[in-house]
Amino acid sequence: MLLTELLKGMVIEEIVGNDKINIDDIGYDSRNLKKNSLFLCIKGFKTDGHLYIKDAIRRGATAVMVERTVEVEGVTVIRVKDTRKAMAAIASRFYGHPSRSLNLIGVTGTNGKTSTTYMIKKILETCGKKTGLIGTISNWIGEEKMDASRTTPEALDLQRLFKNMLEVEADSCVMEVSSHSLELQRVEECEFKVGVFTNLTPEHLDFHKTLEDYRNAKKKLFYKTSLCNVINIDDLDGRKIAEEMKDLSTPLLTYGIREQAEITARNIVMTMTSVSFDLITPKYTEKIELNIPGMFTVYNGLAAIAACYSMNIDIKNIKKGLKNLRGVAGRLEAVEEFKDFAVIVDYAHTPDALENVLKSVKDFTNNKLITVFGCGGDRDQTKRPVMGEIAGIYSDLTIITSDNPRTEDSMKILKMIEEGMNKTKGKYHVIEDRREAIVFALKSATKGDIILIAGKGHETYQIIGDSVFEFDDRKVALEIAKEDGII
Ligand SMILES: CC(=O)N[C@H]1[C@@H](OP(=O)(O)OP(=O)(O)OC[C@H]2O[C@@H](n3ccc(=O)[nH]c3=O)[C@H](O)[C@@H]2O)O[C@H](CO)[C@@H](O)[C@@H]1O[C@H](C)C(=O)N[C@@H](C)C(=O)N[C@H](CCC(=O)O)C(=O)O
Ligand SMILES: Nc1ncnc2c1ncn2[C@@H]1O[C@H](COP(=O)(O)OP(=O)(O)OP(=O)(O)O)[C@@H](O)[C@H]1O
Ligand SMILES: N[C@H](CCC[C@H](N)C(=O)O)C(=O)O
Ligand SMILES: [Mg+2]
Repeated sequence: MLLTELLKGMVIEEIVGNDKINIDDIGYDSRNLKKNSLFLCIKGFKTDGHLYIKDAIRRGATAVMVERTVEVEGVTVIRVKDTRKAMAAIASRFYGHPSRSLNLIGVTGTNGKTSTTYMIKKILETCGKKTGLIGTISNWIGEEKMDASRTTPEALDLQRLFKNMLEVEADSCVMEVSSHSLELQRVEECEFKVGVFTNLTPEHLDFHKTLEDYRNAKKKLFYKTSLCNVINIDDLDGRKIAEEMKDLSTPLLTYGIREQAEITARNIVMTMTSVSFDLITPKYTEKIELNIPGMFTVYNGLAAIAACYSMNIDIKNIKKGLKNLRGVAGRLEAVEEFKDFAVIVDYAHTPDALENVLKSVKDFTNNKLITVFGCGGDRDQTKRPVMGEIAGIYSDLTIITSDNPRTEDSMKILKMIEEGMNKTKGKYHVIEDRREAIVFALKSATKGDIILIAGKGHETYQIIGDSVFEFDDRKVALEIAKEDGII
């Protein structure tokens, strides 16, 4: 594509050099640029893309987009005010504005995004609609599963994924929209049909600084939608957002159980492996069954139902899709092989998620509830003592251990969790090594117990320092049990 074509309509501060050149590719990382490409220099949190212009030129960049004046020769230099924002516009144009041709559904909120997106995908597929998915566990283009390194990819990668979805004739895409992505303009050029809000509780305060900032970031999604905004009004922030959305031209659809919502559930029945309820909507009442446990599954189910209802999906397909979904990896996932006691792996990594999952699991514990968990390093520190306190309140025994310590001293993280734990009468041990912590939990378990291993869910690695080691809670629990003759 001609560079002039790519830049059409953009506010450019200065162009130095030839703008009639052909651009074959675009990139924001000098380490993987192709020939005849445009390199977008992003000022980051760790380093600054402007420092890698020479590297970029050596690898094939013939144009660079910058935010500040730079001294370079032999390439076209385009200066704009904000390269992150420009990246979203350029990426969308480069790939032919793919989000316009997709039925795009965005799900935001602190907890439940991944779970809700899988439910929506299953319902849409039940209707015969080819559906892409973008989120924490993996990205899906049709039947092809691809690794995901973040919940919501950079604008460039995101637009490329949409384009790839259209190439396999996908009709819809359901994606998680993280607060980081809304703040860092990754979804700037996405044209959403439906936006879903699950809930908001403290998280990512390292990045957003205040809850108000965090809420405002999430809220941005609902100004980018055209068909419907689906909001959980049992959530206090959801209620506030719904109030603010009332005057928007995009219709609002509310869901909830406690409040007077348009989409609601009554007669909720929960078992160790499932939930069922009577769904009440303005048009019909139907019985819904899901083979996933937990009260939060009712909420995620209502969110998915409301999103599909707003798209006029037939209730038969909604029911069938939800009934056929076999759980989501690492979300209340039972390690099946255990007989005397249950071992459950869950991705709860926020105070609210941990409290919800512990409450749900406690209802089904015939004996002790043993919790193994930690908190990630280089992330929000305020949640650590709060999660310690929650674990202490609901568990009969807690093993505080490492999550992904990243570059932090893991013992320092565990100490912060312990501070909260010590506010309770909870019995606990601190075992830094996660494998050893799981060994201890398994050895402490007796008939009727439940062991909840929380925080890492589907993750198949552990990040210690800058190194990534293989580690999968589900596999590790099984390995230990086999070694010790437990199963
Ligand atoms: C806080 C945050 O989101 N950071 C993201 C951001 O990093 P950054 O802006 O600090 O980038 P940087 O590392 O300083 O580098 C600046 C620029 O120089 C470039 N560079 C760097 C080195 C080099 O040799 N050549 C080069 O060109 C980089 O590609 C980048 O464009 O841009 C980088 C490049 O796209 C991302 O990799 C990085 O995500 C990091 C890995 C991250 O951990 N992000 C997490 C916090 C995140 O985004 N999480 C959310 C929410 C999760 C949830 O709740 O579900 C998510 O959506 O995943
Ligand atoms: N609606 C909900 N409300 C509260 N907690 C929930 C809800 N849904 C799921 N959880 C808990 O949160 C954990 C993470 O769920 P899920 O992966 O669906 O959320 P997410 O919003 O995608 O998280 P992330 O921010 O990491 O992408 C689950 O393992 C469960 O413990
Ligand atoms: N999406 C979350 C995942 C946290 C998972 C936990 N295992 C950790 O590493 O902190 C984040 O990026 O903060
Ligand atoms: Mg997620």
